[in-house]
Amino acid sequence: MRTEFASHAALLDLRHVTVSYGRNQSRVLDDICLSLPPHGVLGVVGESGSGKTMLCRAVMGLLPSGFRIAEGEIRFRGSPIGGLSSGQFRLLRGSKMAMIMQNPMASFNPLRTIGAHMTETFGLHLGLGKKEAAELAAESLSRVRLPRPADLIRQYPFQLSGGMLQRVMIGMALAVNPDLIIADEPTTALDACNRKAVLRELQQAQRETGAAVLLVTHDLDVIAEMADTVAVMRSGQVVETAPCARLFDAPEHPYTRRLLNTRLSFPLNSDTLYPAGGDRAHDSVGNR
Ligand SMILES: Nc1ncnc2c1ncn2[C@@H]1O[C@H](COP(=O)(O)OP(=O)(O)OP(=O)(O)O)[C@@H](O)[C@H]1O
Repeated sequence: MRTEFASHAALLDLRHVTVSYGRNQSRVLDDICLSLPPHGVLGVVGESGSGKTMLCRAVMGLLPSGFRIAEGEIRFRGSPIGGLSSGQFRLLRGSKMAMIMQNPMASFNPLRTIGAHMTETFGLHLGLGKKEAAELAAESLSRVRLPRPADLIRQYPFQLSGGMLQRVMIGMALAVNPDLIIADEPTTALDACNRKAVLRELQQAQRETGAAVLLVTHDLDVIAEMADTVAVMRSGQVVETAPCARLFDAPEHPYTRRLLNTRLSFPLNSDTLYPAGGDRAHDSVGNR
């Protein structure tokens, strides 16, 4: 049995979403039903390759070529978004949805300064002129407690640490006041110190803006700290969805129990979940 949340008044609502690719139409997401209310934090966990990133990409309209939503519907703020053009998706992503991705360095053009990235985003999505956009850029960097914003704006991405770049991204996300922040492994590439700082900024951002957050992470401690609701994914399916405290206290699905037992803060994979050839057949998807 799969637990589904009531979808009325959801900000983001996935209804039986299946994503397939290739000639064989292999399913990377299979009949996903998830719902995220306004201001909520939905944590998504699961072993490597279980489909967490594909889920984020499907929501953002960024599925790689060859992949498509074969069945089901994704609704955002009450409207289906599956049929939006790439231009409409681009506008949505910069204004109502903001993204914080796993590898911050890859999200920035190495040839452009931090300030150029920020002013362009604010010009495009907030309609600000150059001067106002530059002021907002400095303000946004201060808001995420980055030191010396006036200097940072003139620097290039490679001059900042991964943690600082993640905080720049959170600052940019905050500035456009999105309804939804999609954070795909926002702390995975960072050292422990930066991880804490980024997590703190993300929490702060969520509280200040009231944005809902779709948070993908391997780090169960991060989930425990931030998520209201947790969805556990395995092999492209959601095997269990539950309020965070209940999931940690009384996991129902055997796979969730196994996942919680590992309580690891690095990528989960078959070796860590099934040590010494443990039998995965016992917790097949759908069984509890
Ligand atoms: N570009 C691609 N081409 C073909 N298959 C892909 C591609 N990207 C991902 N996949 C497959 O889609 C499935 C879901 O991958 P996805 O990246 O969503 O997993 P994940 O749970 O985010 O993993 P991780 O935790 O390692 O990031 C996997 O089987 C993966 O091999």
